[in-house]
Amino acid sequence: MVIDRVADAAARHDVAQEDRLDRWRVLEPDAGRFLWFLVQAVEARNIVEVGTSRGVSTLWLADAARATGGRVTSFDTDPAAQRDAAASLADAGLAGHVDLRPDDGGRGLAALGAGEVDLLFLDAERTEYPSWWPHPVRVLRPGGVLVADNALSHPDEIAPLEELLRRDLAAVTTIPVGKGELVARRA
Ligand SMILES: C[S@@+](CC[C@H](N)C(=O)[O-])C[C@H]1O[C@@H](n2cnc3c(N)ncnc32)[C@H](O)[C@@H]1O
Repeated sequence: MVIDRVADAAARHDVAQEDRLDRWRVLEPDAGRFLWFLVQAVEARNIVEVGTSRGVSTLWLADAARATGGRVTSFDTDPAAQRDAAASLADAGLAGHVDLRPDDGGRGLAALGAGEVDLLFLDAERTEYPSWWPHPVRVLRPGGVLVADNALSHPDEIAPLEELLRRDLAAVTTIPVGKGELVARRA
C-alpha cells in the first residue's frame, strides 16, 4: 500500500534528523484509520487539511473522500513536501480527489467561506493555531468537525487551541489514538 510505503520512508528519514522541523512527522496508522472513519461517519465532502508534509494523512483523507464523493484541500508551506505528496497520491490513484495548495494554512482558512467545511484537520505548527482564530471554527458547517493531531504528545502546545474550542464549541474531547486526536464538533 502507498500509505505504508510513505510511512516506512518517513520512519527511515526522521530517525536521521536532529532538527524536529526537518522530520516529516507523518500521522500514526491508527490515527489515520480514525480520520478515514470519521470522514465517512460525518459524510464529509469538503475536507480541509493544514500540514500535508509527504501526504500520509492526505492519503487517508483522500481515500475516505473517494468514498463520500468529496474532495480534500491540503495546505503546506513546503512546496517540495507537497511535490512528494502529489507523487504518492498519483501512485495511489487519489490525485483526482485532492487540491494541494502551497500556502500558509492560516491564510488559506481565512480565505474560505463561512460554514463551508465539513471536516478540518490541523497537523502543522501547533502554536500557530490560536493566531488563526476565528477561522478554524468560522469555516465549519453546523455538525462539522475539527480534528487536531498531537493532543497527547504535546498537550502544552495544544492547550490554547483546546481552550478556544471549549469556549466556542459544545462537544470537545481527545481520542487516544496515535499521538492523540483533539476533536470538536460545531453544533
Ligand atoms: C507534522 S507535519 C504534517 C504531517 C502530515 N499531516 C502527514 O501525516 O504526513 C507538519 C507540516 O506542516 C507544515 N506547516 C507548518 N506550518 C504551516 C503553516 N502555517 N501552514 C501550512 N503548513 C504548515 C510543515 O511544512 C510540515 O510539512
